[in-house]
Amino acid sequence: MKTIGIVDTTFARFDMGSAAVEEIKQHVSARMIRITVPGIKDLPVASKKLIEEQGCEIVMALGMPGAAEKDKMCAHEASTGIIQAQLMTNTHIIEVFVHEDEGKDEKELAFLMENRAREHARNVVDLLFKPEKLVKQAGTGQRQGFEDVGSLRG
Ligand SMILES: Cc1nc2c(=O)[nH]c(=O)nc-2n(C[C@H](O)[C@H](O)[C@H](O)CO)c1C
Repeated sequence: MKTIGIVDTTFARFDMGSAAVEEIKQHVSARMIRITVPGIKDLPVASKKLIEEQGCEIVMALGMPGAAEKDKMCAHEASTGIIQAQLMTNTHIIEVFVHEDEGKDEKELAFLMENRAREHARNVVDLLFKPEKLVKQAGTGQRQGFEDVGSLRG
């Protein structure tokens, strides 16, 4: 059985980890290992440990950068760490960030956090179990959370 790692944060204002776990369960039977860390800068090492110590074949790293300038800096640092962890382990870590200022109000933010977590969970399922499905979607302007923007070829 394949193993998927899920790491999320207490800083986020929506339980993105649960949404991802629920979505994956609807599509495949996989072992899931879930960890929650305080914030996004803690995601890289938690993801790396899930891969190296718990045998996860792919990891979802979910978090919410805040709206302040220092949070955006934090998000950039966290992203860089996640990329580094992917290269060190040769394993996908799908970063699922929703910036707090992406939603025009709290309702839209919650909608976005749930939908992006769920849509990326489906990407994770496809990457691990049916990568050919993603090849079929190449260049189709997929977006996670809000509406897809579509292909330039119509
Ligand atoms: C400034 C800051 N901003 C965020 C943020 O926007 N989102 C988030 O999830 N976490 C933030 N943190 C916390 C750090 O990511 C980390 O949890 C602490 O520095 C402890 O390692 C910090 C310190």
